Amino acid sequence: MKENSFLAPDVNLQELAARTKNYSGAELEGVVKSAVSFALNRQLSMDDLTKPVDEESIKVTMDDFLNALHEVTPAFGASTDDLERCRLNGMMDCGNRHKHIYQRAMLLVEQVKVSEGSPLVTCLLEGPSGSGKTALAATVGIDSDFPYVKIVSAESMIGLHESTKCAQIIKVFEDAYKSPLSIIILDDIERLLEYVAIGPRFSNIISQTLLVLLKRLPPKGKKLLVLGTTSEMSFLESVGICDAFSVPYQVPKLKTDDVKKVLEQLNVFAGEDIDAAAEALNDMPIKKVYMLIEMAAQGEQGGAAEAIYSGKEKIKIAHFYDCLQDVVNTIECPIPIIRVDFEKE
Ligand SMILES: Nc1ncnc2c1ncn2[C@@H]1O[C@H](COP(=O)(O)OP(=O)(O)OP(=O)(O)O)[C@@H](O)[C@H]1O
Repeated sequence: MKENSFLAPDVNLQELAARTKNYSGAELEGVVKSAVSFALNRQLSMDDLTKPVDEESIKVTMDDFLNALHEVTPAFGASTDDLERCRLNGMMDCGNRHKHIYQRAMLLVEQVKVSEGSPLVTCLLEGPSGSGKTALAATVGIDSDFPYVKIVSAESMIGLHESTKCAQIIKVFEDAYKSPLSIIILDDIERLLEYVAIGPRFSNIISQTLLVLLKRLPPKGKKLLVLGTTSEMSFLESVGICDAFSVPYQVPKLKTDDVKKVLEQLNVFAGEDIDAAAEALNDMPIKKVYMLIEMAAQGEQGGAAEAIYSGKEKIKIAHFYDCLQDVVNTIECPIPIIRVDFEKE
């Protein structure tokens, strides 16, 4: 393409090569074809589709290739886009307890990589909802640089029948067995098991499948790290899945010191307000901290977010307390339960 001058000067082949790690030959062909169709599309006039296309002026640009990479993803390799979606806010320093779990998980990555005696290592991250378990697991997956990292989550299997879900989970493990080093993240295991507290109910088929897969050793020469996340530890204990994981870590809510670190990094409060805001956010999961900051950053009249995130303005502490009050009130006032007395009727 370069020799025939179909490539725009901004196409950086080195960068494309780096971004197409784990693509097979057929998938690379797909990327090129898709990039060409993006370039061709630019030449078409939607007002007059019969207008001839000037073939000589078609140039495939770097943007076309980047769009094509979004369309054609490799069957193998780390699904980096899926993993990055689990940490849309990036990864902030959330204090020593979070850092400790990350370091321990990275040690497990190292163990899987070098130790001949541990072809299968399983680790469970448990903790309250929104405490950052998925983001942590995704970060370990990205930082491991393993050739195969996949996340199995209920959201990617929504509406599917139990047996189809099982087949998909088995497929992810079978694919992992083909790669020398793999990580599988089983996100929100209770959701994968269709757990409902009322009843309680769950899918026995998926539970049995996971139990077998969590104990099955990969073929010779292949190594696998399974990272599970859950906020329903007692349920997992009762179905025996908890025991199938060799190392459990508890991902905690943030304490005042941890929140202070996050607020300092966000730089949205005036220096003298940080301590008070951190104190008010004590014992909250990171997800709720972010949500509150986002709410407060809109300002009383709305539209203040840009100025606040660019550092031109700071969040007013009084408005922040108002937002906090709203959220705390919602949590503390449960939906009223209306009792219907049938006997009286
Ligand atoms: N260290 C971090 N820095 C910045 N944002 C974070 C961090 N950890 C988590 N988050 C953000 O907090 C939110 C909740 O995180 P996450 O989904 O990982 O929690 P969770 O414990 O898995 O929750 P659930 O149990 O409900 O699935 C996400 O939007 C994520 O991007």
